[in-house]
Amino acid sequence: MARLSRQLCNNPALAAVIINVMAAAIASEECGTPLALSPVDISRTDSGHALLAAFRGVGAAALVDHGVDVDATLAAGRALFEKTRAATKRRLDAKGSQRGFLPRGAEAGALGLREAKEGFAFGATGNRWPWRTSARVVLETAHANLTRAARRVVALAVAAGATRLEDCCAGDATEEALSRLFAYEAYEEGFTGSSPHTDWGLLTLVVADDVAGGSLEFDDHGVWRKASAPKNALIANAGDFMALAADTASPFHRVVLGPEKRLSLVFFFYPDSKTPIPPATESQRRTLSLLQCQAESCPAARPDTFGALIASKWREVSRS
Ligand SMILES: O=C(O)CCC(=O)C(=O)O
Ligand SMILES: [Fe+2]
Repeated sequence: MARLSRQLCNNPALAAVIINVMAAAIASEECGTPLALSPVDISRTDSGHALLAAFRGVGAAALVDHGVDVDATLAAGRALFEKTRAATKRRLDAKGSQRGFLPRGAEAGALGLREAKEGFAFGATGNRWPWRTSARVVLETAHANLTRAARRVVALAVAAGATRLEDCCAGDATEEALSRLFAYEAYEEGFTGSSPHTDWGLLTLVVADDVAGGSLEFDDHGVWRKASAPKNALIANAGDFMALAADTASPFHRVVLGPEKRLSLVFFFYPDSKTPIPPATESQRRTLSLLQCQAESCPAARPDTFGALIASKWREVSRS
């Protein structure tokens, strides 16, 4: 260090270059400090206010005591991708539906970005499991427990004052809830993990092997910061519908590719499909992915119920 200081003293031009490079790096989006999400224990009946505060602040929280077996779920997810043969994955291709395998490159949230991951989508019914997989029971149990956790979060938010969510989910919300497993590849030039976006639904719960600080990043006023949560927590994002119905944020986020492969199970909880899209402010119209066109062009008239709108959103992000 002393030797370096002496060299820099003798070479002020070099010192100036180093200072400028460091200032640029600090100002650049790569240098944000991690964003520690507030831990919220959803087994407590008084946690609604903390949840709503987190959703109205950064738009996300770290759920603890949530009833999901994180390690077993991730191990089953890994086994599903590793033990299923390529031919079986092709046979069970989701082909634009939300049941089955999503091949690498099948979708991208932003035009011009390529996402290096494969996926598998499933829900409460209509699933297309590769026969003979023992991962199935573990994953179906995870989906049921995630549905329970999401309903608990909504009930806590309603009790804390988000009363417009009261009637969101008494119809087909449980059947519409969607789990998507993602196997992200390690970093490769020219690819990303998940394009920057906001989530369309009411609530997203992320189970991942790196929630303590990894590849999921939130946009904090123009700076990308790695989300961090206690190990085994679920990362809960308020989605666009929650932003519209309960005045929360809906965080702009992305997944970058890291030095290691990554596995996540991303659970989407939606309102009942017949729920009308609530009115949006000008700023929500500009920022929420649900209200943006994510394809080269979209019809001017957009569906006005949630189920019909996201059916058209899936077509917008399909790239195959
Ligand atoms: O894999 C993840 O951690 C999150 C992916 C994501 O943001 C999404 O699928 O909406
Ligand atoms: Fe997302």
